[in-house]
Amino acid sequence: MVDDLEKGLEGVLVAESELSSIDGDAGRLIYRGYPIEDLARGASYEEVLYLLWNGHLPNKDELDRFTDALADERDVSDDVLATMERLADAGDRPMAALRTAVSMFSASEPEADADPDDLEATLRKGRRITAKIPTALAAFERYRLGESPIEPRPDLGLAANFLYMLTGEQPDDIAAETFDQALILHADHGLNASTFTSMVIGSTMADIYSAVTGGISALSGPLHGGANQDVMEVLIEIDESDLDHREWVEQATEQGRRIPGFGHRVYNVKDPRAKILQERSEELAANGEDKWYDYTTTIEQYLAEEKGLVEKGIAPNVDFYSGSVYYQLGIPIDMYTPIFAMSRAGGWIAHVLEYQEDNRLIRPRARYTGPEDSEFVPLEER
Ligand SMILES: CC(=O)SCCNC(=O)CCNC(=O)[C@H](O)C(C)(C)COP(=O)(O)OP(=O)(O)OC[C@H]1O[C@@H](n2cnc3c(N)ncnc32)[C@H](O)[C@@H]1OP(=O)(O)O
Ligand SMILES: O=C([O-])CC(=O)C(=O)O
Repeated sequence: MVDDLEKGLEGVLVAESELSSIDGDAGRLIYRGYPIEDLARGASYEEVLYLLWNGHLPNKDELDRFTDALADERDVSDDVLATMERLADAGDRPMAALRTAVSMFSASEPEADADPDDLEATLRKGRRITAKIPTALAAFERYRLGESPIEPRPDLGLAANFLYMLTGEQPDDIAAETFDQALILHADHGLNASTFTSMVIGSTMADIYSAVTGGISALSGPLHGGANQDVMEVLIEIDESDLDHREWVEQATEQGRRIPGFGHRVYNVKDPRAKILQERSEELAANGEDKWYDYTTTIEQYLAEEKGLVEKGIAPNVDFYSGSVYYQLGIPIDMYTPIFAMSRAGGWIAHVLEYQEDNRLIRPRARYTGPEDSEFVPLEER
């Protein structure tokens, strides 16, 4: 038994994985050996899902069959739609609605009785979850706008179809490609908090619906996926402030505010995904409003130069530039974290399956620091 206490499990090895690897000093991320830059520029989200779930990049035939199989599973039940409507009417948040939707998907699972050890069945269930998440999320947004949900279009890829179901309009190529790229960038990232949560659930041989629901719950927090929404809220706060954006960031840091989208447990340098998203944000700014790009680059420059955060290893993470990209694509701010979940579900499912191939219940210990010899006193005598 090891008695060293590693708070937050920092640096603790708990599993082997072939899925993704991060070099936090070099700012390098690979999925199954492929640099994230190559996948983001050359592949589609469906290809990346196939890679994560099947171990190799698909050829054309494999990709066509996989894409069709995913598109065939996009419909969600009337019960899920009715629940999305009720939650939208009640003013619930889309991340909470998504958590509920994924939990409900299991009610219409055709292989619900499959043996927990049947990992092929688990993969098919995972494919159904991944296909249905965009439909449930888009339906929630439509209900919130007082509109009817839009049926998925099987001829569109997962990214373009989501934007179509959100707005009712087929996205242009720039929007579809940018969004697809964002999904690729968020698909997997080692044993981050939400992936580890899914793995802990999967290690009990609970079903994949439970594992993905748990992943969504862990991702929702502001220290994890919730930061992308917080970044955009900060940018809007800057925009509405009487202060110039440089003055705003000076004042915020003087007040000791932590800027969301900065810092990472693994990276000591700028996240490679932030670099790609920054390029997208700059391109969108060149064809639209440039103030969001200006605000983000000013914050980054100020924190690096004046506060010396870069020397301390605190640099922009994936959440820092994604917010302004989604904003420029016209996506509502509280959908950013659910979109992260839409993509990361692929990684959660891949990790659960990989772990279950050689499963061992995950069960760490806490160092007990409470009293040893408390004397029990009956209720009526206390
Ligand atoms: C998809 C993702 O999950 S990426 C992360 C998304 N989350 C955010 O962007 C929220 C803002 N960032 C943070 O809160 C943190 O950087 C985390 C939670 C991501 C990582 O935290 P940890 O590895 O636990 O580091 P911890 O919170 O202990 O911070 C270490 C040091 O860096 C500082 N620091 C960390 N993040 C920031 C930040 N955003 N701004 C200013 N200082 C920071 C801390 O104050 C601390 O300094 P100290 O040692 O002088 O006290
Ligand atoms: O890896 C982490 O700790 C956070 C995460 O999920 C990511 O950066 O994508």
